[in-house]
Amino acid sequence: MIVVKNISKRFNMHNAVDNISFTVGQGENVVFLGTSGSGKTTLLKMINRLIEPDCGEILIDGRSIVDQRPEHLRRGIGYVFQNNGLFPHYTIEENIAIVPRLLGWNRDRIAPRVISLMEKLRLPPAQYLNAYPNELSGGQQQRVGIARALAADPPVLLMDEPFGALDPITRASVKKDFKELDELRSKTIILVTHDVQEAFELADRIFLMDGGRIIQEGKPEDMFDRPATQYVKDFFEGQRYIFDHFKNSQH
Ligand SMILES: Nc1ncnc2c1ncn2[C@@H]1O[C@H](COP(=O)(O)OP(=O)(O)OP(=O)(O)O)[C@@H](O)[C@H]1O
Repeated sequence: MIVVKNISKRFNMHNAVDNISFTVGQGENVVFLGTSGSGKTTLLKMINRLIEPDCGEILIDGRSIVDQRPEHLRRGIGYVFQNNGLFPHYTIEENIAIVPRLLGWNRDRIAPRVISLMEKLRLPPAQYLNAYPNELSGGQQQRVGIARALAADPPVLLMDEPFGALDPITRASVKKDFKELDELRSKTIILVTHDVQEAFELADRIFLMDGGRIIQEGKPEDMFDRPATQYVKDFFEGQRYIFDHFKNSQH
C-alpha cells in the first residue's frame, strides 16, 4: 500500500504540488489525470525520490521512503518515463537488464527474463536484442521502457504519460499489448496522463489534478455523475462519448 500524506513541492515560489494526500491499495491501478503543468510528473517523481518533497511523508507498505536509500527504494519500483528514458549507449538487452543486474541476478536468470519480456511486448529478440535505442521507432522504444520497468518484477509501477508521445495507432497497439501483460496482475500502478480515454481504460480510480492539487477522486462515472466543482464539469465536458464508448466496450 502507498500512503501519501500532505506532500508539497515548490519551484521558484510556484506550488507544483500543493498539499496532496492519498492512499493506493495493494494491486490497485490509479490514474492521475490533469492538464499540462498540473503537477503530475512532480508528484510521481517524489514517490521514487527523483524529487524530494518540501514537506509531507510517503510510506510504502508502512515504511517511509526517506528511511531507504534511493537506489534501494527504486529496485522495488518500476518507472516508465515520459520519453522512454533509455540509455542511448546501452543495447536493448542491456537497457532491459539494468535492474536485474543491480540486484545481482546471474546471466542464466537475466537472459530468459529479457527475452520473455521482449516477446510479450512484440520486440523480436533476434532483431532487437543487440540494437541501440536510436535504431528503434518511438513505439518500440516505449515498449523497451515498459520491459525495463517490469524486468525485476517490482510490486509498484509508476508510469509517466507512457503512451503520450505516440501517434494514435501506435499508442493503441502499445497500450493493448501492455494491458495484456500477465506481470501486471497484482501490481500497484500509478499512471499519470492528460488523456481522458486512457484514464478510463486503465484506472480503477481517477484523481483529477489542477494547480498541484487533487480536485476530485473517484471512479470514472463519478466524474460525470457527481462532479465536485465547475472545473471538473468543464474538464469532462464533451467527453461523455468517450466514457459511453468505454462502458459499452466493457460489456
Ligand atoms: N525542475 C523544475 N524547476 C522549476 N519548475 C518546475 C520544475 N519541474 C516542474 N516545474 C513546474 O511545476 C509545475 C508542474 O510541473 P509537472 O511537470 O509536474 O506537471 P505535469 O502535470 O506533469 O505536466 P506535463 O504533463 O506537461 O509534464 C509546472 O508549472 C512546471 O513548470
